Amino acid sequence: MTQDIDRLDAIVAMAPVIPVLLFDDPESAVEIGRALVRGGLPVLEITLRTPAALDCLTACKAIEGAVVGAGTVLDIDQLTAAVACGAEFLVSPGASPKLIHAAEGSPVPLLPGVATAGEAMTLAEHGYRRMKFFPAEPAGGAEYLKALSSPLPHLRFCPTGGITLEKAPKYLALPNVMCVGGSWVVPADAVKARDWARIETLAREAAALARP
Ligand SMILES: O=C[C@H](O)COP(=O)(O)O
Ligand SMILES: CC(=O)C(=O)O
Repeated sequence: MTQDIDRLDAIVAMAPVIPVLLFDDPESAVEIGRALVRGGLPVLEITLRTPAALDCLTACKAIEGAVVGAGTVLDIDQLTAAVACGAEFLVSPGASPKLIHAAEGSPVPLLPGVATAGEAMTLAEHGYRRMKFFPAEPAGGAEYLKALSSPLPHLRFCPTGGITLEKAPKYLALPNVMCVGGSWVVPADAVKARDWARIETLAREAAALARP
């Protein structure tokens, strides 16, 4: 189907930050997911970058209050597998013609990545109105994204890539930003130490950011 904008808007309205997650095992994935939900970040983007990612996605579906999606969806096989595991949304770092074609048959919405006005216009021709701006900081940051809002006012973005608690407000203040994504709320050292309380604290700080 064409992008289900109402469904995506309902998901991103749940929190100002979508944690971008790399999970190695389902048990710690559930602990981290629970800490994020407790801290006020219920929308979880589990990237398909690890061998255990789909098992982790399946396990996290059991977390009360969580809305679990798949990130780094690069092709039709990953899209199909993520949907079969119960992903409620899909995210990609960019958009290839084959992925866009595959998403037309998907029962859950895709948030595709763009880094330029031309890429955004191509996706808009396919009915997309919600996109990831990736990689946000290296691609030009908030100033760049702000510049896109004049010629492309009908498009809204979730910038991701290099964003921190300190950098998030300048994105969230833009008219064409609906939320931000980032991995800063789940630092590798906290995961290694199984410090779920720290992850909950980081989530709470992120959840308190002013809504766009
Ligand atoms: O690949 C990067 C993810 O999209 C998140 O980026 P980040 O680790 O800079 O927050
Ligand atoms: C970076 C990103 O958007 C993804 O991995 O899906």
